[in-house]
Amino acid sequence: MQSTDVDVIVIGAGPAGENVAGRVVRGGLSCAVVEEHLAGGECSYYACIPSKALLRPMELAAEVRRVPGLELGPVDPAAVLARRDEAVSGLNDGGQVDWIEKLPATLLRGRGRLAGPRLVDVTALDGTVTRLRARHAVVLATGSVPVLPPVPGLAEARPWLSRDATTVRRVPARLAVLGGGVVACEMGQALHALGARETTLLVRGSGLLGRMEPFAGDLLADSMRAAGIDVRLGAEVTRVERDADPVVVHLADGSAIEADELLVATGRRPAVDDLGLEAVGLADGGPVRVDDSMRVPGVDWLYAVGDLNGRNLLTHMGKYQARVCGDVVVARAKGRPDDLPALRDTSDGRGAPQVVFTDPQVCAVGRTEHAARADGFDVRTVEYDLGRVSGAYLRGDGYTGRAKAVIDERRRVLLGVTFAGPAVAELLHAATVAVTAEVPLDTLWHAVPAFPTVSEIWLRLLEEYGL
Ligand SMILES: Cc1cc2nc3c(=O)[nH]c(=O)nc-3n(C[C@H](O)[C@H](O)[C@H](O)COP(=O)(O)OP(=O)(O)OC[C@H]3O[C@@H](n4cnc5c(N)ncnc54)[C@H](O)[C@@H]3O)c2cc1C
Ligand SMILES: NC(=O)c1ccc[n+]([C@@H]2O[C@H](COP(=O)([O-])OP(=O)(O)OC[C@H]3O[C@@H](n4cnc5c(N)ncnc54)[C@H](O)[C@@H]3O)[C@@H](O)[C@H]2O)c1
Repeated sequence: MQSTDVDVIVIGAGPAGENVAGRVVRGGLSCAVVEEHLAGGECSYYACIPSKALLRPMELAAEVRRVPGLELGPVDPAAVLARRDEAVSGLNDGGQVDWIEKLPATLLRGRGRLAGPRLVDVTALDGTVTRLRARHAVVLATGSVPVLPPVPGLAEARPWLSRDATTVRRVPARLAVLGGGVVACEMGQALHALGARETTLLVRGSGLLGRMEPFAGDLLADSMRAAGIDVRLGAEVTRVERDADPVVVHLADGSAIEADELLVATGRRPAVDDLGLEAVGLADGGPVRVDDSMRVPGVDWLYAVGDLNGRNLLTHMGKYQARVCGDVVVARAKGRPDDLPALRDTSDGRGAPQVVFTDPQVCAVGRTEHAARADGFDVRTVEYDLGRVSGAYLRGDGYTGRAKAVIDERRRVLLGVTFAGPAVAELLHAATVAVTAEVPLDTLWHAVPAFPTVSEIWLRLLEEYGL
């Protein structure tokens, strides 16, 4: 068997893996990246990019409807799908391959598998196996795959998973969606706006976006219902049938829903199948747990970044972990201090920033009230109606939204902030800075928001607090 030595091997060229390669090469190490499908990963071709391309027309149409004097024509699904195709480069990864090769790093097409300490076997499409040996580190960045719940008949009913929704060519007229999380809400709304006239969301829990502040899910459910989406909370699917078309979804209350397609969006699990974890003494199954330097405890040459480690299933957090990991690997390889503040992941545990690109948008950073209380903080919260902020009112008639800040009363700093409303995504980074830097509220008071912007919400929240 051919064998090649290299400083660092990265398995998986998604956003996390690519960024590890970028950092280790910048630090003077050689790197081989192993990718079995498309360089750029789930995010570039099947997840973040196409979903946001599909959602943008819906967002813009909602904005236009709120401003008198503008004419809104009918949505042209073919043009929207064409722009989506352009955004994913027609599923061609040439640009990302160029980027990797220019680092320079070596890209190996094939499936990577741990074969022993510092050893990775790469099986190419034609079955040829190449053995790689890492002088310093192996970094696992294989991402995650969707979960299919064990509902009788579901697997046989050929349900759609997130990739089917983001690569859609023909929008089904009747769409059922199982789940009430981020994928269900984003893709349910996007497909409804593109022509899925009968869209039904089947949500097991008592609200949408269960990990966020409940008011955000409530506002989103109101908006979906106003747009004609049937949002069913507390819905338990007992059985799914599909002999030919349509698919029939049976619920515990005895009712049934007919749909042309059923999208299942019930979470994701780490992509650990056949990764060879057992070859290095690790249990095969759950997320690959890491310490804050992204190293797998007990295996000093092995690291895991991105969705695979289960910390936060978000592109920007995977890339952040990749920067930490790459720099740690370089520091350790060169015998430099590896415990500087920039070389530790301190952001994942605090509540990662996240934007849900629905109408209204929902975004949050840090702890929810529930999480802050569970963590034992002396919590006080303040809330404010975003529609009462002049900058929001000027964006359009009937602007509806809300903001909530969670405060550590003992230290008078922000623990978390949530916004729900049209175009709130760009408010999030200010919140992220305030939460991350633990800016005292008395200092934040002097960060004066410009008039008339939606950012005046900061002033209103602080006034509500009593400043
Ligand atoms: C519909 C949808 C929308 C999303 N939207 C957003 C969003 O707006 N913002 C956001 O922050 N996050 C979003 N996410 C989450 C985001 O896509 C992931 O967090 C991100 O892609 C994780 O990056 P990663 O590099 O860890 O893994 P991935 O992007 O999954 O990349 C892993 C790569 O590893 C390769 N691979 C796997 N196993 C092997 C192997 N054994 N050998 C070789 N190669 C292998 C895969 O082919 C893949 O290219 C979304 C997810 C979904 C499903
Ligand atoms: N804009 C973004 O940042 C964005 C967009 C899409 C996806 N993502 C990431 O992708 C990940 C996966 O998204 P997702 O929506 O699949 O997962 P999720 O964890 O956000 O939501 C899963 C949903 O499925 C429900 N569910 C779970 N098991 C079920 C079952 N057996 N029966 C019925 N319902 C069940 C849950 O109650 C929840 O409502 C998320 O963690 C998210 O971080 C991010």
